[in-house]
Amino acid sequence: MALAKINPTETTAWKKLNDHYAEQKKQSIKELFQNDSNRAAKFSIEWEDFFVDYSKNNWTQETINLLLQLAEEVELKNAISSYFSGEKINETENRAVLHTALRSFSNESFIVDGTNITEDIQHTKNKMKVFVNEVLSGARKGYTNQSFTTVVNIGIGGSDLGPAMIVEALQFYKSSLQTHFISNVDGDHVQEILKKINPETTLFVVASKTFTTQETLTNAETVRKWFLQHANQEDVAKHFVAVSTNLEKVTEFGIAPDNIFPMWDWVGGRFSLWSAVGLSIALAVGFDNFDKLLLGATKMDSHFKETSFDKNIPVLLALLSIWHNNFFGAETEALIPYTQYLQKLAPYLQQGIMESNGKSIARNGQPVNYQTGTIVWGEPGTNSQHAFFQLIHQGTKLIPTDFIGFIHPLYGEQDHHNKLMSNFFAQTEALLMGKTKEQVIAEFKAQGKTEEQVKELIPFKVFEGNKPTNTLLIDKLTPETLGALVALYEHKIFVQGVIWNIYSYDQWGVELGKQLANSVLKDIESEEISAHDSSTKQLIKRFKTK
Ligand SMILES: O=P(O)(O)OC[C@H]1O[C@](O)(CO)[C@@H](O)[C@@H]1O
Repeated sequence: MALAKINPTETTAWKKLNDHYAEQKKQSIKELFQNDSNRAAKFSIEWEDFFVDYSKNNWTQETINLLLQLAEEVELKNAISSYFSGEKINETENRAVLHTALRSFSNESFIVDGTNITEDIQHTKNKMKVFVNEVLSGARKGYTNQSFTTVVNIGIGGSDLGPAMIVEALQFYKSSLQTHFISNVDGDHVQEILKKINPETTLFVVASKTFTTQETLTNAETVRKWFLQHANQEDVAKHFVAVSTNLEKVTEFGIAPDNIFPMWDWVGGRFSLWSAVGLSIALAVGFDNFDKLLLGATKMDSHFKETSFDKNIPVLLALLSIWHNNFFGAETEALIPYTQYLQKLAPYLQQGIMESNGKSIARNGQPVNYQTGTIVWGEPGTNSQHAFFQLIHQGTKLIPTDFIGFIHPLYGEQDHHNKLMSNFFAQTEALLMGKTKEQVIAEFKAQGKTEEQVKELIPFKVFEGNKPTNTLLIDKLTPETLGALVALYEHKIFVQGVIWNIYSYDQWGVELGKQLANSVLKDIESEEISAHDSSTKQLIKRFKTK
């Protein structure tokens, strides 16, 4: 069944939510806590190793009920069945969206266009496993008969961000291989990476779903040329492998058919780390850990599919985000992991969230008359506290923030971890409670400030509080919990796309820039400059002549 085409603002729930918002905004989150001593327990969910507390937000059970009614009116349940059963919910590209099948450990078969993709998935996973084990055991060797020490992933967007984020996050579980990522078509960066590696012991994974992406092909070509300064043409087969749907183009590039790991049209680039695009992950942390990552994700899939919406973590977080975005008018959301390991989570989710839901055309082809896709950003705490938290605490913008933290550190550095996590808890409390005028005065008095000084400084020292946060407190950063965390956000994206009545799985907006870059490249490399606006023409001219 195709996704329903329902304008959310025309539902009964939306109208009720508008009225409810007018009342709800008069209350502060602090007051909600004062009025209900049981609020924290009521508005939190324990699931596996996750504890999700969404109580520090300006919503009540009535809000949740209305949002659940909205989910019902836009037929979210049917949409979830369509998503998991492989219907072509990416309608503008006529494709299924089945990254969830890649991590399924059940015996269920998935059929796409008459093909049983379960067998393809299993076959590719086995191929990855054999390959990874051969590399890690040293059975597979480079052209000078040495074992591999290094992997370089060459890809961009979904063929880079997922693997780069997971490899960084799971460093603790690292195999013997060093991993590097080349994504930008910035030759200086390519050279910086090449300086660090040894051609005799480096394996190159060229990951590109389409194998037509300018950046990846240029980078792969440059790397191959560099490699051939040290080795012979026939050695390429030992050192270059590819992950792609485009077998023809990969073969044209010169990669041996045996070294191609397939992927499929029904996997979106930004959801592809679970496919063979995860080869760099499996090499970096071992195949078993890669499998555990998939296991964590599939557990979250089951939770999402099977749990009633009022206890469903991705559904509730998506509804809350709609509440903030469409009623409170919040423009952005921050993601603050309290672990340095997750420093690439925000850039990774920026693609997932903003490429998916950055759309302004509804599923009926008409422009939407409401806000869609949130802007997400973030950096690990506590660093971010010393960078942009001032604006979250006392700025003019409302920034709902997800705090992600872990109960146990990985190296047992308990003193550090207590300090790290005390900041984690303290920030959400400070954002909620703020600091009143009375508290400021009492503090000043204790410091022996004069009446005059106190009067002048009060406005600057008062914190309004009332800033919404979610807390995701997870037992420990493991491949499994990380898989579940990523899947949680993937499903949040899905739910929001369904409610906003947009297509979340295409990305036509990226195409125009790619086309224009090709035409500008021609102008740069030829005598003439073709028609452009006068500003662009002036800039290209300066670039060519200076
Ligand atoms: O894997 P490919 O085909 O090289 O594409 C890379 C990326 O380019 C995009 O199409 C646009 O940024 C992404 O969706 C995709 O992940």
